[in-house]
This record gives sequence, C-alpha cells and structure tokens, in this order.
Amino acid sequence: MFPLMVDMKNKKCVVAGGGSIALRKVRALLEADARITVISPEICPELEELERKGVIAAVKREVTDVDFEGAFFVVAATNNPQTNHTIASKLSDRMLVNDVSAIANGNCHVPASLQRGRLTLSVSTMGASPILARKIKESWAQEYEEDMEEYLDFLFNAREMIKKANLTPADKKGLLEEITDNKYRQSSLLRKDFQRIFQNF
Ligand SMILES: C[C@@]1(CC(=O)O)c2cc3[nH]c(cc4nc(cc5[nH]c(cc(n2)[C@H]1CCC(=O)O)[C@@](C)(CC(=O)O)[C@@H]5CCC(=O)O)C(CC(=O)O)=C4CCC(=O)O)c(CCC(=O)O)c3CC(=O)O
Ligand SMILES: NC(=O)C1=CN([C@@H]2O[C@H](COP(=O)(O)OP(=O)(O)OC[C@H]3O[C@@H](n4cnc5c(N)ncnc54)[C@H](O)[C@@H]3O)[C@@H](O)[C@H]2O)C=CC1
Repeated sequence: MFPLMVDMKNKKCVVAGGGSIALRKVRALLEADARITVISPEICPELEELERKGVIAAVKREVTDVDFEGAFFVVAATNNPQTNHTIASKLSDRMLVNDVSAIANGNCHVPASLQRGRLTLSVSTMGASPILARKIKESWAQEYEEDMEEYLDFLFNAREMIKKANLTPADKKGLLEEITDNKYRQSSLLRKDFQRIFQNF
C-alpha cells in the first residue's frame, strides 16, 4: 500500500449502495468536492436530502456495469459482500475501487482522517481495527486543535516568502526550520512579527 493524497475535485465518483456506510463515504467525498452519483434501490433520507439539494445525483435501482463507465473512483458499499466483490474484481485494474466489506478486494481503502486547514492527519490499520484508527484520530484531535489552521496558513505564506528571498540555500533552510518552532504555533504576535520583518527584507 502506498499512502497518497488524491485530488478528487470534480472527479466522477460512483457509490453503489445507499445506506449509512455509503453516506459516510459520500460526506467525506463531498469535503473533497467530488462529483458523486449514488446508485441503490433504497436510499437513506440523508442521501435523499443531498440529492434534493442538488449536491449529489442519485439513481434508485441496482447498479449495472455501465454505471461505472468513466468513473475515477468507485465505492462498493452495498450490504451484499458478493455484489461488492463482483464490482471490485471487475474494476480494480482500471480505476480506484474501495470495497467497504473486504479490504483485499479493492485497490484502496479509506483511512481515519483529521483535517485542520492545510494539515491532514490520516491513519490506517490495514483493516486490522478501524476502531483503533478512529481512536488515534481522536487523540490527534486533542493535540492538534482548530488553531492549527491559522498556523498552517502562516507556515505556507512564510515558506513562500522564504523561497523567493535573496538568501543562501543554507539560510533558507535555517528559516524553514525556525518557523516550525512551537513558539510560532503558540503566538500570533510572533507570527505577525516574522511576516512584517520578512516583508521589508
Ligand atoms: C478496510 C476498510 C475499508 C474502507 O471502508 O475503506 C474498512 C472495512 C471494514 N470496516 C468494518 C467495520 C467498522 N468500520 C468502522 C469505522 C471506520 N472504518 C473505516 C475504514 C475502513 N473500514 C477501512 C480500513 C481502515 C483501517 O483499518 O484503518 C474508517 C477508518 C473510515 C471511514 O469509513 O470513513 C471508519 C472510522 C471513522 C472515523 O474516522 O471516525 C467501525 C466503527 C464505527 O463505525 O465507528 C466498524 C465496526 C467495528 C469493527 O467491525 O471493527 C468492517 C466490518 C463490517 C461488517 O461487520 O460487516 C469492514 C470490512 C472488513 O472487516 O473487512
Ligand atoms: N467500511 C466500513 O467502515 C464499514 C463497512 N461495513 C460494511 O458496509 C456494508 C453496508 O453497510 P450499511 O451502509 O450500514 O448497510 P445498509 O443496509 O444500511 O445499506 C445497504 C445499501 O445497499 C443497497 N444495495 C443492496 N444491493 C444493491 C445493489 N445490487 N446495487 C446497489 N445498491 C444495493 C441497499 O439498497 C442499501 O441502500 C455492510 O454490509 C458491511 O459489510 C459496515 C460497517 C463499517
């Protein structure tokens, strides 16, 4: 397995199944601005609501092979493991496929993830214990609170300025190291000072 961040923006994603697990994957995909179609004979009220709002497309019937044409990512999330397996085995050589009922069938799976602006923390247990993955994520949530968002924006902007500055590579490296010191995470005053000093550089 190879951990990778994938740009899902406007990518065609097909979710087979309309239950609680399909809903969880759809919500995560919406965070990534994916273009989602849910196909399932029964569709839970929350997914129906998303369809009504025009946020996703939904088709009320069993999946067929043509539904997956041109898809970038497929989630096999029906409550029939055999159906999920059939979908995954047909598609996993051609596109990204996540079989929610068996890790070995697809070619990717969804880790537990925590987002703080530009910071993403993800953990997979390779299916050994999704609950442990969730608990690790929850412990990170204590350690990395909402303030990380602003700090990451600072790091991004400061790094852009450092990269463009007329400095030696060694000095740039020193500054890039310096801004990751915890004091900059803790003090917005120090962050502002750093940026002000650098702007006049
Ligand atoms: C392989 C994988 C495929 C995939 O879904 O991509 C997979 C597979 C399976 N999960 C099952 C069960 C549960 N999964 C959860 C929860 C989560 N599952 C997630 C991911 C993954 N689950 C992938 C591996 C990731 C990894 O190992 O790290 C999380 C991290 C992310 C997410 O789903 O978005 C999310 C935490 C959400 C969060 O972040 O808070 C809970 C607990 C709960 O719901 O609270 C239970 C019940 C307890 C239990 O069974 O352990 C079953 C048995 C189904 C059955 O009994 O029929 C299978 C199938 C099998 O066992 O092969
Ligand atoms: N990966 C994960 O995190 C977890 C995975 N699971 C697995 O996910 C499966 C689904 O769980 P839930 O969403 O809770 O089940 P659910 O019973 O709420 O929903 C299943 C959905 O699949 C649809 N469906 C059935 N046959 C279909 C077909 N041929 N084509 C399209 N849609 C079809 C049903 O209409 C229903 O909407 C479980 O059977 C289990 O194996 C369960 C818990 C966690």
